Amino acid sequence: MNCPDPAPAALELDRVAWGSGILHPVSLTLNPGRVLGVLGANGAGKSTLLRLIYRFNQPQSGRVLVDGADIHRLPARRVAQRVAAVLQEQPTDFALSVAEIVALGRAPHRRSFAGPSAHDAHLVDHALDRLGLHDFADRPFGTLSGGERQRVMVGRALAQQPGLIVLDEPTNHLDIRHQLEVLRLVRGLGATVVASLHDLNLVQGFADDLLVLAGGKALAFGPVAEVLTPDLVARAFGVRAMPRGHSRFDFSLFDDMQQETHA
Ligand SMILES: Nc1ncnc2c1ncn2[C@@H]1O[C@H](COP(=O)(O)OP(=O)(O)OP(=O)(O)O)[C@@H](O)[C@H]1O
Repeated sequence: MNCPDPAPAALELDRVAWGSGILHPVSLTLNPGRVLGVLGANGAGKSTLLRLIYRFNQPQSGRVLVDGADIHRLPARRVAQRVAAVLQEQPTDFALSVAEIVALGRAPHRRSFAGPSAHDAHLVDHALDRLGLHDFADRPFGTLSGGERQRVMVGRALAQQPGLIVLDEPTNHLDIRHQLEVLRLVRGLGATVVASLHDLNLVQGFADDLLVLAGGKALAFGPVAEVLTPDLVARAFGVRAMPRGHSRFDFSLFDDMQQETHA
C-alpha cells in the first residue's frame, strides 16, 4: 500500500508570549516544509515556546497559526491530526510494546471507539521500518535504552502523519550516528519541522532557519548562515566561537580565553 507523506503545514507565530516574563512576544513565519532550529542557553525559553506550538500550553497573548488557523481555538484532536510532538518526557506506560507505542500516533485519526484499520496498521509498520525498529516491535518500551526510546517516539510521530512536527531536543540520548540518522529522517519526512537543539554544529546541517532565544526574548530569526555568527553565539551563550574551516566553530569559555592571555 502506498502512503504519501501529508502536505507540510505553514506555521505563523503572531506575538506569542507566556508567563510573567518567561517568554516575551515572538513572531515569525515558517513556510511549509521549512526546518526551524530553536537555539538558546539553558532556561532561554525553548521548551516554553515549543509547548505553545504543540498546544500543550495556551499563550498568555498572541496566536499560533497552523495553515492559517489559530490552534488554540481548535479542538485538541483536530490539532493532533496536523501537529505531532516528540518530547524529552517519555510515556509512563513502560509495559506497552514498541509497536503499541508507535500505534498511539494513529489515535487522533481514528473515530471514537473504532479499532485500528488496515491503513493504521500499515502506517505503524512503515514507521517501524523507517526507524529501523522492527526487531524491537514486541519489546516492552521500558526495556529499551534511552536512544532506542527516542527513536520509538520519533516513530510514533511519524505514524501520526503530521504536517508539522515539533521536537524538544530530539538528539538527547542518541549517539552521534543515531543523532545524524534521526535528524536526516526528520528532515526527510517532508513535514514542516520545529526542533530545539543544543549542538551548534549539528544544527547547521539540519535546519534551514534558526530562532535564537535568550532570556525569553528572540535574539535573531532567519536562515542559518545569516543568523549563526560568532557575535550571536557570544550574545546567546556567553562563549567565544572561532570559525574553523567552512562551517565549523571551536568553542571555549571566555574565562579560558582570559587565562590563555595571561599565561
Ligand atoms: N511553569 C513554570 N513556572 C515557572 N517558571 C517556569 C515554568 N516553566 C518554565 N519556567 C522557567 O522559564 C524559563 C525557561 O524555561 P524553558 O524550559 O522554556 O527553557 P529551555 O530553553 O527549554 O531550557 P533547557 O535548555 O534547560 O531545557 C526557565 O527559567 C524555567 O525555570
